[in-house]
Amino acid sequence: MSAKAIHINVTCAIIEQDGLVLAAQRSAAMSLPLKWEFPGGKIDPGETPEECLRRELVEEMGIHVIIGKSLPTSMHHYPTFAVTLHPFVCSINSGVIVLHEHAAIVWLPPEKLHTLDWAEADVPVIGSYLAECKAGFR
Ligand SMILES: Nc1nc2c([nH]c(=O)n2[C@H]2C[C@H](O)[C@@H](COP(=O)(O)OP(=O)(O)OP(=O)(O)O)O2)c(=O)[nH]1
Repeated sequence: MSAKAIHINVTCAIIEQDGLVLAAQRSAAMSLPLKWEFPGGKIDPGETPEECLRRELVEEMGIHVIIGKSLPTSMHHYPTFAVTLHPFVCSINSGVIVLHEHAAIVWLPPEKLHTLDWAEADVPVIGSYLAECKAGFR
């Protein structure tokens, strides 16, 4: 199988709090170094996207989340792999954020999310989220 054939399914959380949204910066040691993303990770075999998201947020940040609405998936081909993102709007149920993997986090109003240097697969996710905000569902 060539590297280009690798296709991963990844969950990600659009975490809302007090009208702001959490963005996380990948570390210099991770793939897509220093790009901004929504926290989450690869779905393990036998895991539902929601189970994956709960596990990843505990592992990466030490928080337990309430998972809300799912947004449309986003597929993107990077040079060496393809990813399908499964986004969910979430809120924090318990825990205090401690970064175990990311370089930084920032809380931004939805309309400022585009100011960061996002992983490319996230750009349509931000678009879907903003459309939903504008439609007044959030
Ligand atoms: N978590 C996350 N990953 C994203 C987003 N956008 C995007 O292109 N990706 C890419 C980056 C990574 O190549 C991949 C997720 O892999 P990862 O390495 O973060 O996942 P993981 O925590 O399960 O990894 P690992 O335990 O196997 O190291 O998806 C996003 O919004 N969130």
